[in-house]
Amino acid sequence: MGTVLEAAIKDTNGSILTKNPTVVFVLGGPGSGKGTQCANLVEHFGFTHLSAGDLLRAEIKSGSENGTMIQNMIKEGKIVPSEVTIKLLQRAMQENGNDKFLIDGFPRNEENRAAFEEVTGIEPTFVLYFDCPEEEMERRLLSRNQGREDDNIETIRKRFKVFLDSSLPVINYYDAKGKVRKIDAARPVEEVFDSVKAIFGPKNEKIL
Ligand SMILES: Nc1ncnc2c1ncn2[C@@H]1O[C@H](COP(=O)(O)OP(=O)(O)OP(=O)(O)O)[C@@H](O)[C@H]1O
Ligand SMILES: O=c1ccn([C@@H]2O[C@H](COP(=O)(O)O)[C@@H](O)[C@H]2O)c(=O)[nH]1
Ligand SMILES: [Mg+2]
Repeated sequence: MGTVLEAAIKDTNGSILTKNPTVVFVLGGPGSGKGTQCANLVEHFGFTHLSAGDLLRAEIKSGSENGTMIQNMIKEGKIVPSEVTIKLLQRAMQENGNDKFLIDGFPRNEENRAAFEEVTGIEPTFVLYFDCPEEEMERRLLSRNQGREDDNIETIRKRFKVFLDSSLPVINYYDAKGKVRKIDAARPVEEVFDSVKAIFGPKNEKIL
């Protein structure tokens, strides 16, 4: 029989910091509103928001040895190797101390998903999926104005393709396990958040 992995956040020596943390994966296409809605959830429900993309961008700025590789992958809309992203997520969880995390924009492919589960033993409580048409996501990304190197039409088209080819299968995997909570993300921010609140609200206190 295989070993059953304990779901836990561990320090670098392998000692357990937090057993069975609550983890919600927040997925959806580029520009579907993941970061916007996570900021609302942090305020209302006390989660810690970890955006994998933000962690990777911070790693570039830090001058890390992986910085140039990450920057090139992001410019091309490609998915950074799992071990790099997982290390950043683990470090952020270790340093934070909370036991409730929104992991935004990860896992992005099947290999990300399997590697995270294997390394941490953590399975998401559920997956919040922001469903939005490409035309609306494209409009939002082109007017985001945050100086992101990947918010140009050429890279945006590549990101859409990677989402369809590699990330949607992850959502389908969790859907088959009954874990996906799908939200119509094409509506105004407040309306989207009303639907999000209905998922995270009092009725769901037990699972959160
Ligand atoms: N419901 C909405 N209606 C209109 N604009 C929105 C909505 N939600 C977010 N936006 C805007 O769209 C842009 C993208 O939103 P956000 O950064 O939250 O998306 P994201 O899913 O995190 O994108 P990425 O995957 O590129 O990080 C932002 O400028 C944000 O203000
Ligand atoms: O798990 C991840 C998350 C992100 N990336 C790379 O970063 C960019 C931007 O991600 P956002 O979620 O839109 O901030 C993405 O296109 C990938 O290149 C990644 O490789 N792995
Ligand atoms: Mg984002």
